[in-house]
Amino acid sequence: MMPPSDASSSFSAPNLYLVGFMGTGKTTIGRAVAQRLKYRLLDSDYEIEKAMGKTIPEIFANPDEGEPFFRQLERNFIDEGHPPENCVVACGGGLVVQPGMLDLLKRKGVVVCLHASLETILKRTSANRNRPLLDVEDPMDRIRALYKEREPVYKRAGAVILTDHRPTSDIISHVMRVYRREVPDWLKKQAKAAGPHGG
Ligand SMILES: Nc1ncnc2c1ncn2[C@@H]1O[C@H](COP(=O)(O)OP(=O)(O)O)[C@@H](O)[C@H]1O
Ligand SMILES: O=C(O)C1=C[C@@H](OP(=O)(O)O)[C@@H](O)[C@H](O)C1
Ligand SMILES: [Mg+2]
Repeated sequence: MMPPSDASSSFSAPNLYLVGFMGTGKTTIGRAVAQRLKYRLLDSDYEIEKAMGKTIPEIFANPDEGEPFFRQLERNFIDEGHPPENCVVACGGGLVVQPGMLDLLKRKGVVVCLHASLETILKRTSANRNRPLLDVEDPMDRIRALYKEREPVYKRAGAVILTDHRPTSDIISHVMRVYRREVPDWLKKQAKAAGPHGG
């Protein structure tokens, strides 16, 4: 008799995708969570900059590239630029907003969304000018507009973790708890999607 199919036996460390608006702490928290889980950290922005040999502001500023090209690079990174397990993926804030991307990330792993108030976002993002979308005369106005546009997607992301006025150690533990809680359900869904004979 065939043993029962159990996708979880071959796939036990699904990726964790951190999504959320700019400045919510995805890169910072992702790095610490990856260390704790002994997973690899992949920051989509860093991976894209490394592959392209230029910075995100340079890509956005290039008239032959710009934001649409950057979004394509993000899509390529998710489609074929990273391993399928044992990774914490800190996503750039706009990555998950692309059509179909949230559902794709949910199929690829556990998705956790970090949240912060607009005031906190402004404070955390004003330390440098490496986010071209906020490198404008009135960044708060831009944050407000972008947030309004993106909020429905972030809200659909699944677990949302608040990061305002919270030490990073607290947020890290919270993300770890949510990830560990969600892995069994994610594995069950995977096994079901793979069908009775596995994937
Ligand atoms: N919980 C937090 N409390 C205070 N500062 C934070 C917190 N999380 C992140 N930061 C700071 O905010 C800035 C943006 O964080 P970052 O991890 O780059 O966010 P994201 O990747 O979501 O844009 C960094 O300077 C980081 O040190
Ligand atoms: O929200 C966005 O559209 C962007 C977020 C940035 O990443 P962080 O969210 O890590 O700042 C980076 O990908 C780029 O500047 C565009
Ligand atoms: Mg980041």
